[in-house]
Amino acid sequence: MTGVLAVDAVGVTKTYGDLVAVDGISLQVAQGEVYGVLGPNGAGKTTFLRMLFGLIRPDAGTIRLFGRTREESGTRALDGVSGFIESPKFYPYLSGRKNLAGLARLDGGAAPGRLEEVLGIVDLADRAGDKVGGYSFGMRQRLGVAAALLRDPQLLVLDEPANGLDPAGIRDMRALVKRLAASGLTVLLSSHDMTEVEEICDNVTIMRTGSVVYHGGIGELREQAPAQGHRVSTADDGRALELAARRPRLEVAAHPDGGLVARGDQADVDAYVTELVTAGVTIRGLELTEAPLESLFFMLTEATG
Ligand SMILES: Nc1ncnc2c1ncn2[C@@H]1O[C@H](COP(=O)(O)OP(=O)(O)OP(=O)(O)O)[C@@H](O)[C@H]1O
Repeated sequence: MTGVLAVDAVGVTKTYGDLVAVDGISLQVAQGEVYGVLGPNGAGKTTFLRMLFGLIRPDAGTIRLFGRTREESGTRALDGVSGFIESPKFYPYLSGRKNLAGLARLDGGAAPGRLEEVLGIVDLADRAGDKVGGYSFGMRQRLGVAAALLRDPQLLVLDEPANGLDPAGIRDMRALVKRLAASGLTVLLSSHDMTEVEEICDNVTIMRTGSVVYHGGIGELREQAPAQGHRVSTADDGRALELAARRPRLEVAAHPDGGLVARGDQADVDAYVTELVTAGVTIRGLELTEAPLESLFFMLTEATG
């Protein structure tokens, strides 16, 4: 099966009445990669993943998973594919282990020892006997990954796995995805967090209102990102803008929430700030704006028109 794409989606479209939730999306995920589908709320990520799992039918386009389509292969199209859409659900009054055992039974049984193995992979071996009702949200998400791993999939599909987690939960979930990827599993995940996708994905499709606004490697995306911005609050923005106009290598613009944003090399920003002080323009605040890739994400997904 090597060489066959894990996911090959071509021209996939889904409409709800007048709303085009997913508009002709094509994306290819090679085996062994971690692929991100990134977009703000409502971009169409979950709808796309639902179509991938055959939970809803596309109005147009084809989806092949390891070369198989739903139309040709029926439920066999999902062989080797596992994951969760939105948050996984468990019986709160049963332990993590019993929940997994129940799921394994429904699925025709898991390989001997697999249940304990997946609990170990997701770092829940110590808490597997505790009731799920007492789990943190992050633990429940990891149990969801364990449930998906029971089938020993080749492709793991995760819908915003770190959504709603606290910082420790986010860290643990990202570490888990990285471990799984390092073990050779192909992972397709959706996210609305550029930092997360940058940290764990090889390639990304960025969506905005159903359409693709970027498609490619994280490295190429980084190259397109603007320079790091510095938010400069001054007592005289008009004068500060005048002084900025004489610095062609620096891009300075008004920030929508007040003050200015200066973008350019660190040395140019430093020189500009020094000049403001020398010229008697009081600086009331200086802070980094969002990271360059995050700025690019907002530029791509909030553009009007
Ligand atoms: N069953 C449905 N009926 C009508 N509209 C729907 C349905 N499912 C999704 N939509 C709409 O399709 C669009 C895409 O929704 P979707 O849930 O796929 O976005 P998303 O990128 O996953 O966002 P979120 O992060 O908020 O889940 C939204 O405008 C949503 O309201």
